[in-house]
Amino acid sequence: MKTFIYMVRHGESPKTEGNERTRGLTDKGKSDAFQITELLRGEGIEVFVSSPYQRAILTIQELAQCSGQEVLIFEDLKERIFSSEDNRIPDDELFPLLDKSFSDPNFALTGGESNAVCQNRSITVLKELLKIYRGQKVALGTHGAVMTLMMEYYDKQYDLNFLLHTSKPDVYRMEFNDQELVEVKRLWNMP
Ligand SMILES: O=C(O)[C@H](O)COP(=O)(O)O
Repeated sequence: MKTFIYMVRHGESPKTEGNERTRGLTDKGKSDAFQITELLRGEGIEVFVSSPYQRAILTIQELAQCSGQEVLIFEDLKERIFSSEDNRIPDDELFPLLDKSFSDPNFALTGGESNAVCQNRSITVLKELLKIYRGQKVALGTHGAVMTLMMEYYDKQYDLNFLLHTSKPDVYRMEFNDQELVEVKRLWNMP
């Protein structure tokens, strides 16, 4: 039986306001969320789940409201913790860290988690979602690294190079036959 997971990476978020958990969307990010709603409202999505981080929730909230649904929060869908849970790692430190992490899945900075740990906790949730919502369409509010790691679990082509070519926002529709990934289609094709 076919189950569809729509990976929705959040829209633009202010990098200086609030912490990892609380920072929301910029004006552009709000417009990104509106475009996500327009793109996906006709898909027949019935279930809306998200990372607990505000920027991910806010990107799919309006879409969920259009279907009269709440966004269900899963702590283990949060973004990979790079250095410490509440602080954003600066962009110039992020690339070397990602590079090292994708070469060595067990590498972690003090206070952070490794790719392997992040993949394991997020995949546990995804497998459960595929069981509970078998045969349904699920939108999942997410982030670049944790999304890539969930996708990489099923198909090694979703690697660091893939992550570096994603956008904010972005949308990938993953088609599953029970627990097996059958196809991935990128639905976001705006610049
Ligand atoms: O999706 C992501 O890459 C993370 O949530 C980080 O987003 P940011 O660029 O807003 O820090």
